[in-house]
Amino acid sequence: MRSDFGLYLIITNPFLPYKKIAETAVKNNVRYLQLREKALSDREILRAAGEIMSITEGTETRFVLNDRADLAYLCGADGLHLGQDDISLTDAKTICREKVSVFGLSTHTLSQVDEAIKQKPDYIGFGPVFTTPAKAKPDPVTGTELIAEAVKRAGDVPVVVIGGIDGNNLISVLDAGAKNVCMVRYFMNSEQLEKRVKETVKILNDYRW
Ligand SMILES: Cc1ncc(COP(=O)(O)OP(=O)(O)O)c(N)n1
Ligand SMILES: Cc1nc(C(=O)O)sc1CCOP(=O)(O)O
Ligand SMILES: [Mg+2]
Repeated sequence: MRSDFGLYLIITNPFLPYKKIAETAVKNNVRYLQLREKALSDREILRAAGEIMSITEGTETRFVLNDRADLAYLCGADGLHLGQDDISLTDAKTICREKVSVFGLSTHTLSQVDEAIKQKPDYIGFGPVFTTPAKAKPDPVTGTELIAEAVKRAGDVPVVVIGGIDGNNLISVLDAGAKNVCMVRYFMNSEQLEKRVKETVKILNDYRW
């Protein structure tokens, strides 16, 4: 059976400190908290990972590192997220499977969903659903129309939709069949992180699937 998790938080260039974000994630039972910092040095990433994991360790919130299997191994992250241009899932597992137990893959088309599922990830990302400036070279938008088919093709693997989602269009992606969502700027650019997380968790919990 598929184990959907609702909200997935990604930290990129946040307004609030890492520890505060991690505390908010733990307090609100957010299953996945990803560190995705493109402009930090490796040392800075490891330092940030340590700060976050000092809060998430022993809780239900899984700490996921983006892109870097080597750093995920070094810091003992719970998970690693890989995109189409990152190293393969097989290579990543060779590097870090002794310590890292959750592996996520990004997809941007239905054929990528099919290919990703063959690799047996723990979840997949699907997007960008809407236009977003938060990725250097975003793929073409999927729109909401492909969400239901992506979820169907993924079978038991949870699909987290991403890209241009915010408080105004959240319901449209849920109406389109999304069960798990990611909103980077909506949370990270705001002083009101906790309020927004609580509101979003409530919307996801109350939604009639
Ligand atoms: C949950 C989740 N979904 C998608 C992505 C994007 O990964 P990727 O395509 O490798 O792009 P970058 O995030 O590395 O810019 C993600 N990080 N997390
Ligand atoms: C990190 C990322 N991955 C995407 C994908 O399509 O896989 S879109 C994206 C950026 C999402 O940021 P925001 O919620 O602020 O639009
Ligand atoms: Mg990546």
